[in-house]
Amino acid sequence: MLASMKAARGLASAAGAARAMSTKAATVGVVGASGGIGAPLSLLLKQSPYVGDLRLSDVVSAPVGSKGVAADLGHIDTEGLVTGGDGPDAMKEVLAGCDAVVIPAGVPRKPGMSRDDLFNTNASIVQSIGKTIAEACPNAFVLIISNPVNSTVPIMAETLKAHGVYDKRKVMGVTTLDVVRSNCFVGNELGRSMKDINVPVIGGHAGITILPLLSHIEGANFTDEQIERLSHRIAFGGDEVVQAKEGAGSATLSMAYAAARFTESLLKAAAGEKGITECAFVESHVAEDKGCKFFSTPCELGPNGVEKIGEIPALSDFEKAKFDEMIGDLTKQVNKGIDFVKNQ
Ligand SMILES: NC(=O)C1=CN([C@@H]2O[C@H](COP(=O)(O)OP(=O)(O)OC[C@H]3O[C@@H](n4cnc5c(N)ncnc54)[C@H](O)[C@@H]3O)[C@@H](O)[C@H]2O)C=CC1
Ligand SMILES: O=C([O-])CC(=O)C(=O)O
Repeated sequence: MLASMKAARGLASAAGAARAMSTKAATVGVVGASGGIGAPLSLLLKQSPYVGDLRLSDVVSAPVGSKGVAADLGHIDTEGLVTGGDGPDAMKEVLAGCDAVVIPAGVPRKPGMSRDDLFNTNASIVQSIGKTIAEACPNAFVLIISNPVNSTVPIMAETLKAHGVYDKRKVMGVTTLDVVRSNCFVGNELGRSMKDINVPVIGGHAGITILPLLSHIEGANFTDEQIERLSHRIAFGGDEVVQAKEGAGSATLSMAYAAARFTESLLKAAAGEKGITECAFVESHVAEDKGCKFFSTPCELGPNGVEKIGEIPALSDFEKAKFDEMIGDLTKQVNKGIDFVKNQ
């Protein structure tokens, strides 16, 4: 199902047209490609052997549009095309035939704001991108970074549903930064290599809805104080960066790294590699009994996207209490996204 390299179709082509390509290399769109996350994410994807045709899109062409980012990346001596087109009218052409679309489009937080405070601006941005995807590449995997993820993923799902092209296995909220942060903070705490740590993080992607399962780290005998402190730091890690950037935005480079990891995992699995699991915020049965239709657990990835949604792993008493504390909030944020589309 992955597309092979395509011609540049009149968009700004910055790569040689006749490079030898793996037929497995996918066509991947980045929407919001000239932004704080979009540009470094595009740089990382340009280096991936799983990406053969990188398509960059943004609404604005200033200060540097996605056409400019594409021209710049096109001078890198890794295989693969990279093209870009700016403005909402170009988006459909840029995304036509994409196998996967990664979306870091929309506004980021400033100090004092919650992710939910972004809803009023980003909800319609994600909905409009969803409409374009439904027309341009209805079979694509859709990877959503734009906040508030707890609501924008349901918005994307409802939008694609309204266009008759929704496949729940293919729409994923990217929560990998929570896992990456957990691995980093826990590795530092334990003085262990982060390569050997992969903390499952369940729930959603906002404050208390981010629930790292520190009880699942082998060989870590954390004290209650460590569990409380690390769990809080992971759940509110985004705020640390927002405050340090003093009004100039939120995490961009660590997010680009995390999104590149998730995208590559998905493309590997789509290309047939087995045993690839990542946490992702998806339509899920696991918390349906609480009324919550979307949830993040470790998911097994495969040719169709999420092949198997992992159950909620065994929880410690601390984690159970945290789950009970957050599930109502998460359900509200999910329903807010669903209702945004349904009530129009
Ligand atoms: N899921 C996660 O873990 C994380 C999510 N985020 C979220 O990612 C989003 C982007 O963050 P940054 O890159 O820092 O913001 P940014 O403002 O630097 O870049 C956003 C880009 O999106 C573009 N854009 C806006 N509306 C668009 C539309 N309708 N179509 C296409 N492009 C559009 C803008 O022109 C801009 O270039 C924010 O909502 C932020 O909260 C940020 C960090 C982590
Ligand atoms: O904190 C924010 O607004 C950006 C984000 O989602 C994160 O860094 O986890």
